[in-house]
Amino acid sequence: MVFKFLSAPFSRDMGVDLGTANTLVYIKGKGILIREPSVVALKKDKQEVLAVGNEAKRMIGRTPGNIIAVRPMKDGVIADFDVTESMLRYFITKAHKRSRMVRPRIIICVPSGVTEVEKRAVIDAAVHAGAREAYLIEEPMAAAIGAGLPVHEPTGNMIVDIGGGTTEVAVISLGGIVTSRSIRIGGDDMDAAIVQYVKRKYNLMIGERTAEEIKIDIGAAFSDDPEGTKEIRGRDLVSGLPKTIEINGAEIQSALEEPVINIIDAVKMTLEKTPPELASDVMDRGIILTGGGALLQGLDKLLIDETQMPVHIADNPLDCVAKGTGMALEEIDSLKKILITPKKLS
Ligand SMILES: Nc1ncnc2c1ncn2[C@@H]1O[C@H](COP(=O)(O)OP(=O)(O)OP(=O)(O)O)[C@@H](O)[C@H]1O
Repeated sequence: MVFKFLSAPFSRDMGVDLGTANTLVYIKGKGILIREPSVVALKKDKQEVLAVGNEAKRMIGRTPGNIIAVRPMKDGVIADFDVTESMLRYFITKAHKRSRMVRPRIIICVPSGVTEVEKRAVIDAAVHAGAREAYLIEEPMAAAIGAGLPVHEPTGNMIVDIGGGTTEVAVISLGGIVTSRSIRIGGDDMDAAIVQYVKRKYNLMIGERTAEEIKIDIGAAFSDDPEGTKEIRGRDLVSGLPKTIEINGAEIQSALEEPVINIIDAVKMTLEKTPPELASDVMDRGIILTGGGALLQGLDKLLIDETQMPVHIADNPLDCVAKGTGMALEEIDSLKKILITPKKLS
């Protein structure tokens, strides 16, 4: 008689950049297979998930009364546990071609400033969503690995990862974070600053998607001659009716001043705390920018001016964290020192 052993279908280990704005999934041996907004559309009463990712993002600000579009991550951490779990389950299933029987090992990145409770919440969400084992990696470390920095060498590497909800600044040497600063300010705060500016100056209410488009199209952190104008549509707060106005680059530059200054200050404070030998390495090698916020026009030039250090934007800055998480995944056994395991959490 021949016995057949039933086993779960082949599960590939996954690295997940569970971001405030976007979630990227790296599958071992294949690379980044999923890049979707961290958005979930739900039925308001039944809490039934209707759509996740790209499809759900299209619904933001456009849902009828009984549907809500939620961003379950805020400031780099879980704001809504159940919705994050549903979102992770969707991405795990999607990455495994919709097979629900998979139980992969997962590495997820978290901002370096999060609490033990917040770290535990991410591990729990991954396990509830179907992970066999879940590990965490600190976001600046993943960003540095993904940007190709020699993190294991005895030399100072400075990374500034500007995401949607957080900005992580870290100096890394010999496989560890020597000094770091994590602030809960990122691209979302830039969008919010634009919403506020347009409301104050023009009495016009615009949505966060419109604000993000303005930032990407004509926003700048620094420019001697900000150019570009953009027509935007919103709701006139006086008449209550839709209205179109034209806005220019100089206005958006001034609207973005506060979040941009906060980011620059975080970099300066980290440099001040950096041991001199490592600071001198950073001076030689430059500060490396990753994350979507690195693409804000003129931010690199402003940082050069303010720190007097060379500054470089990494290749594909939006992918660095996911790529670094994936590279850690390929060497999961040798990198256990860098990874945060459930046992390491108190
Ligand atoms: N060209 C651009 N100019 C300015 N900002 C941009 C540009 N492209 C993307 N962004 C911004 O980058 C942010 C998303 O970056 P990223 O995907 O690295 O963040 P995240 O990983 O989701 O967030 P976090 O790391 O905070 O959890 C968004 O705020 C987006 O508006």
